[in-house]
Amino acid sequence: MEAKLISGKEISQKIRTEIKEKVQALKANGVIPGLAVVLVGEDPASKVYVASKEKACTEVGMHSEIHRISESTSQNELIDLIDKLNKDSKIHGILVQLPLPKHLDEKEVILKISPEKDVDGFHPINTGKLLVGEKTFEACTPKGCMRLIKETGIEIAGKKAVVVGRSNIVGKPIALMLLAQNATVTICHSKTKNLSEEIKAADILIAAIGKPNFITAEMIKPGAIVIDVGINRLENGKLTGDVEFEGAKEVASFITPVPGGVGPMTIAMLLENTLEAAQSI
Ligand SMILES: Nc1nc2c(c(=O)[nH]1)N[C@@H](CN(C=O)c1ccc(C(=O)N[C@@H](CCC(=O)O)C(=O)O)cc1)CN2
Repeated sequence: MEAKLISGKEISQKIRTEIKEKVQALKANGVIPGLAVVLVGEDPASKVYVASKEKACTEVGMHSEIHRISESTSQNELIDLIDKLNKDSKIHGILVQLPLPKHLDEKEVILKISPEKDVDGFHPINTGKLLVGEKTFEACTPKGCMRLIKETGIEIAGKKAVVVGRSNIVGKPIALMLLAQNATVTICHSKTKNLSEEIKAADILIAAIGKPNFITAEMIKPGAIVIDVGINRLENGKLTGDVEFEGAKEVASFITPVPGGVGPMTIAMLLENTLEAAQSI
């Protein structure tokens, strides 16, 4: 039987409508949630994502500021801007669009964002809280993946979850989130032996490798939930995930598409985190 599609596009739209109502309620109490996005340089994909974030904020009635700064900005200039935003009472959430140009130290920049305004959930204080199971800002992409899994109605506890990819932004945090829901979690990476066997054991498969169509139908356990985090642009301009969708949908029970799966959830979760930041003042 063909897998059911988990549409991030539809689910994120529902979430955005709910957020819009909550923003209105907050505004009635005199608080306008505000997000500042810092974009350094001219990376074309980053420009598109930042524009989507601005549009999403405006649509739900949030205050949004985009700080577009030159590719040649120094580390100190960038940190000065973050200091200013940390002190700005109109701003409840700050994010620095990644990746940064090579000459900038990403880790130091993230450390300078006030943890209370770190709506990306990348600050070590917030990732540390996630590790020990304290409430915190959770990184938007893995948080969005968890919401998509929840939409299937399938119980996570006791399932074998396999995360392919160990990035700080997706692989590691989603492994912790799945563990917090009592899944048995395996993280696979470039040095994993018998990768195909590990993947085949997954009841819940998270593909976050960054390699187009890397995971094919025969690698997937029949009935698995497949969450494809990959967003790969092919030479023909088309977007594709890390999972070979057409084959995988014949084997999985639920599957996310690319585009229209995890991507739109990243933006919805950013709005949710910004709303929470504003609600907590
Ligand atoms: N500071 C951050 N930087 C980056 C993050 C992040 O969460 N915080 N994540 C990614 C990029 N990203 C958001 O910033 C992002 C990626 C993709 C999408 C999305 O909606 N994708 C669409 C397709 C869009 C297209 O046509 O290119 C989809 O999948 O349907 C939203 C946000 C790296 N940087």
